[in-house]
Amino acid sequence: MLSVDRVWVKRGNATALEDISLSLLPGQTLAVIGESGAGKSTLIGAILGLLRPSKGEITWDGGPIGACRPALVMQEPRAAFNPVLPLRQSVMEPIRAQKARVPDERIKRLCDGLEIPIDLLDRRPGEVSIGQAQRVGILRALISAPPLILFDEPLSALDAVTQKHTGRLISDLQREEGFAALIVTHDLGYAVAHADDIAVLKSGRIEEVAPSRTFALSPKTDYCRALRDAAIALGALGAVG
Ligand SMILES: Nc1ncnc2c1ncn2[C@@H]1O[C@H](COP(=O)(O)OP(=O)(O)OP(=O)(O)O)[C@@H](O)[C@H]1O
Repeated sequence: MLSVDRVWVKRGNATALEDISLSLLPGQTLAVIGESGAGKSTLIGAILGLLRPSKGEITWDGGPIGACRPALVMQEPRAAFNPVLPLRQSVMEPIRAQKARVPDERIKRLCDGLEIPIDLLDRRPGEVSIGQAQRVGILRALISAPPLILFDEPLSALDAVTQKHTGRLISDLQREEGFAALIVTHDLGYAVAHADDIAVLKSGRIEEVAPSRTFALSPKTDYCRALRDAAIALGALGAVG
């Protein structure tokens, strides 16, 4: 289990995260929502071990978070890969780094699940669509079977239809593979459809954490009500109620 326990993180002289506590169980999805500057990237950086909390601690199953080697799916899919290498080499990099082996069968099954034709991996990042690159980014995160995957606005570069489709693929693979997923998103509709819990960050603090359906039906603070109402007005929350 991921445990973020009373964590404070400074960036420069300012406090970017203030007394954040969150938990996330294997197989579950936590969506983190917040406006620009709320601290979402800082939270991801702290969980990845790139930013050190000034107070509090982040653990996996009670031990150091680094031991679970969380994987990251970045927002800009094509920028996430070395532009001159075939995608296959970038995908296999985490495996090489861990000196591990992945059976061809697993690669094929993941490619099938993510609807990636195997020969697509012979191309360079500039030779595939954004949606394809995003799915290959998810493949790279999944390939070494990490127990925790962090998705930093994974669908924002995709059109609405591809977003929906890729969101469903992630949920299906999560059911099969059992990883815990923390997804940073601006899209409350996506969070309600795919996440078990929603955490709203505002100015470095947690505004509210709740099961996603409870959040959609009855947000507790004015800020969260405004977020929910805006999503309804955009038609992003049509199915709730
Ligand atoms: N390298 C840095 N040095 C100093 N302050 C920083 C640095 N990076 C971010 N900050 C500040 O930390 C706070 C949180 O920023 P963060 O990038 O985590 O927000 P965010 O929610 O991810 O925003 P966005 O949605 O725009 O990516 C902001 O006030 C930001 O200005």
